[in-house]
Amino acid sequence: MTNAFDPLHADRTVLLVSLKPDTESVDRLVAAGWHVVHAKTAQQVQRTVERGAIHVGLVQLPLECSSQQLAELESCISQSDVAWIAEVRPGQADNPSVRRFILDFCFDFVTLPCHDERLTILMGHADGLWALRDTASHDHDHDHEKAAVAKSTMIGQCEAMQQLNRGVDKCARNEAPVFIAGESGTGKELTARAIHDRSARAKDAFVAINCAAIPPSLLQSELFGHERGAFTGALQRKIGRIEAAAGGTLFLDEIGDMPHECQAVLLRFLQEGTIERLGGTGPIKVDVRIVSATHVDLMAAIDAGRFRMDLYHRLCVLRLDEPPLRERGGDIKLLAQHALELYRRDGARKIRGFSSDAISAMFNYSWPGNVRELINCVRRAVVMAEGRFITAQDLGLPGMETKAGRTLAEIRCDAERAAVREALARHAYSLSSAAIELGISRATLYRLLNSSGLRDESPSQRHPRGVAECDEAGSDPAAQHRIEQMAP
Ligand SMILES: Nc1ncnc2c1ncn2[C@@H]1O[C@H](COP(=O)(O)OP(=O)(O)OP(=O)(O)O)[C@@H](O)[C@H]1O
Repeated sequence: MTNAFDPLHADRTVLLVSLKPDTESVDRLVAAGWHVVHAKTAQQVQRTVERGAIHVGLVQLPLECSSQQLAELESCISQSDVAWIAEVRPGQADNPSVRRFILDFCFDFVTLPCHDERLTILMGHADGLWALRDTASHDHDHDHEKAAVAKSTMIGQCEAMQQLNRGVDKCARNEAPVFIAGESGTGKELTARAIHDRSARAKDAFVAINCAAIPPSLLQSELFGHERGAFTGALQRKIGRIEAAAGGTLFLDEIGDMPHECQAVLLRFLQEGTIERLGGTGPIKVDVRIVSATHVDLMAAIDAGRFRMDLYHRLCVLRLDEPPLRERGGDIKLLAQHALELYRRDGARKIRGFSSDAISAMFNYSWPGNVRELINCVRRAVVMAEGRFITAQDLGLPGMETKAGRTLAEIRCDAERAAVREALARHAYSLSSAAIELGISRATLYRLLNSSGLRDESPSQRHPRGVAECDEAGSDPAAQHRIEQMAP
């Protein structure tokens, strides 16, 4: 046993997070060859993890585990890339907050008393898996390939997405033009690609053009191409997008924004199956399948005279509707996990998932920008997150502060912290008087100060009078020999 952390021990070091270490478990780990390092605060955990490659941790939940203590333990362990094993008392896992803590932040858990080898086997298992994960994360080439495939995968299991998927299969077996309606960012282009990929045309080109992104004066030549000298600046022949998609699929995105004169030429192509390049001398037959989409209400555009009814009927032989993200239920979580897989590597830390407050914040948000907004939001959170789990705060969704997303434990913890802070200020930082006013013992107030971080937070002149180092592990000198104590 040493009193200083030794990185050479890192392979068999377990980081013990506990307010009062349970010496039996420590003895068992030491006997099995583990080096045990003890930490009580988030800062101590952070420092220890940064000083050596610690892979596994044991977090011991106190007998009467208050929500405040749970929140403190949560902030300790959520900041590190360590596989945590929770040690709980019988019946403790029946408490929903404890269950959530284990599910969100821990690799596994053991229930005391743990007389057999379960704990050490679990430690070895967690350590082994950590090493596997680490090796896997170096496998860049394969991952890049997988990421490219993943980007074109349509994720979704809700009823509306299953229906859409069946619709894609039907459209893929047919040659008729398909019109895809849906709000911006719902995945219309992805659906158009899926139709192409599942069709007999898959081996030929899929060409997409955004009709709203090209100036009206250029759209016609972009679609149909032009001959050399067709207009000033046409220095050479240009093949249009329709010809470029020959044998394959042409995806006309934002068709609702197509200028009127272009609509007429497109209609002719749909009727006759031929195009004429600008400045060209005759029609050219082109075999291309048309899929179009728009986020605008085409019926309203037709009523307003902005879109031709006859063109609409030509384009909309088959129709698919993309459901907005807010109506996809559990798919929100699936898509968030998919986005995390895509951008996991962008973060400084290895993110393991989403905390439960992040999940409920995502379910409570209306996602006006749909899947695109969700993907960007997760991507940003991966970069900004400081812990191993993306929290609601990392997501930064509008309106989150006032809506659900904070657990009851967090709300209680904040209320307790505020009450303690105010009582101390009223009593000139006299612990005894503040404890009397709050109706708690001095010892409980000590504990609250430690667990709420108020002791670390106060500038020196505000330090409560009489606050001493509350090193509960110190009450067992034998334990001090077996466990390395982190300096506060
Ligand atoms: N079901 C899905 N599974 C996985 N990714 C999806 C899904 N739907 C959309 N995406 C992703 O969301 C982003 C936006 O999708 P896409 O461009 O297809 O939407 P859109 O409806 O065509 O948008 P716009 O109306 O702005 O043109 C893309 O990155 C796409 O890969």
